[in-house]
Amino acid sequence: MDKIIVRGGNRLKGRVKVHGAKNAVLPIIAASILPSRGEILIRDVPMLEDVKTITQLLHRMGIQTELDEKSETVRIQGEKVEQTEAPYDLVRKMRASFLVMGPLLARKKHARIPLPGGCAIGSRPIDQHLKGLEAMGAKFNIGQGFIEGTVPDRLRGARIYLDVASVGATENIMMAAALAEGRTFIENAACEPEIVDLANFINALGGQVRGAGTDTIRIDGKDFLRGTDYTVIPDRIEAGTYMAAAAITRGEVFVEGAISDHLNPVIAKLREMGAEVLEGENGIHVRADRPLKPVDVKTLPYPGFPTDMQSQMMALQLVAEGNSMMTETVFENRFMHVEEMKRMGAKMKIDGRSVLIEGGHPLSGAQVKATDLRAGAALVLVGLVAQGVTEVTELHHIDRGYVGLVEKLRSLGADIQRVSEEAGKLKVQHSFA
Ligand SMILES: CC(=O)N[C@H]1[C@@H](OP(=O)(O)OP(=O)(O)OC[C@H]2O[C@@H](n3ccc(=O)[nH]c3=O)[C@H](O)[C@@H]2O)O[C@H](CO)[C@@H](O)[C@@H]1O
Ligand SMILES: C=C(OP(=O)(O)O)C(=O)O
Repeated sequence: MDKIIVRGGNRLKGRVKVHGAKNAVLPIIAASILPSRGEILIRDVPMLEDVKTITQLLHRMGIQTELDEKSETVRIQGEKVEQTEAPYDLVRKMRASFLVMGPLLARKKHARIPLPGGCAIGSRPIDQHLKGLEAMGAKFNIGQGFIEGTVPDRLRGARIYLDVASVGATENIMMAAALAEGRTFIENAACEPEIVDLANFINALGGQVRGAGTDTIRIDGKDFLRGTDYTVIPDRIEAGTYMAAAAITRGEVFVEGAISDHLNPVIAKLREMGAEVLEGENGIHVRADRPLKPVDVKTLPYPGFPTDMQSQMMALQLVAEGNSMMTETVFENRFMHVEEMKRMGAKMKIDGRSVLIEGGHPLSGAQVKATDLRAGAALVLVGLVAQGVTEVTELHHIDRGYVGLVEKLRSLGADIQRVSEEAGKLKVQHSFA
């Protein structure tokens, strides 16, 4: 069993570079099913477990894929798609697998995908994905744990209003519409930067998507799409996590590659807490040399405060001098880390969708487990300031979303290592140069 061992107390100082965005690259790889001509080269691909899983998924469909860890690229050649059924062993690892539904229906008129189950942060329904694809002419059948979609003729453009501005539903519909006949409008669409990145990618394939980043997206379907060379945007959540690491340790860190336009709510909250945040062209500089002030935070769809930064922000609220409130409005069950944080001395009380956080109490190292990917990162953040040693387990969650978390934090001066326990012996790992 792997674990991260962190000894609290070091101020972080230096420069850290963010990788490409997980939540942008996953739909981009799914959209790579769409083109029937030419090769796709995707650059700045973070070599995460999720990326490996979705690439394998395409590979199992008979699509040529080549993932090169060294150059951080993925090459995809989808002239032939031989298989339209997604295997359970891959889909169960990652909810984003459902993003292949739209592209498969558009390209092959058929897809059979295991139903994505509930997960650590909530039930995560797919009704809005299905509603949009049905409006375009797809038919769905559910049975034996699978959802099977068929398109009798060809998908056709439609006007689709989403009841919730779902990121995944917007992406699935946008991808399907790119090869549909005619024009599609997605209203109440999600506006996240990853949606804009996917739209830019589809346009680079020869598609026609307009309005991404606003709540109405217009897609004119094409008869075919072709390959391209595309670079993924930097990961705003990874960037935000290192900004939080700087602030919590009262350190000074330049987060290279972070785009401040994507991080406005996080920057605003860090400033309210008293941290100094300088927005540069090539990144964001964070310095905190005074005790942090308490703040209230509510997660919302973009451009609101991101739910994927909720637990990391709670780590900061724990060290602030006074009471703060965190309200989660996006997912109904994203407070699993609260119990783990309490094991480190945190004083927190869940009240429905909010948590009252009494900041400023002493925190002490403990054995804790990552309950989801961001929760894992948040526990590491608390470990950076807790007295003594913290051990974080269930690292498969963290590996879904952070490339070289331990190595990057260590390069900033953290006393942290990752070890694997084999036959009772601890072995230090060096996974990232
Ligand atoms: C791979 C990826 O990009 N994951 C991100 C994506 O997840 P994901 O795309 O799964 O999140 P959604 O935006 O779809 O979910 C937002 C809310 O909409 C609800 N909903 C969603 C779909 C649906 O058909 N019906 C429905 O009711 C969900 O239960 C949730 O309450 O956006 C989330 C919200 O920013 C992020 O936390 C995830 O990191
Ligand atoms: C919840 C997240 O991802 P996913 O949607 O892939 O579970 C996340 O990135 O924090």
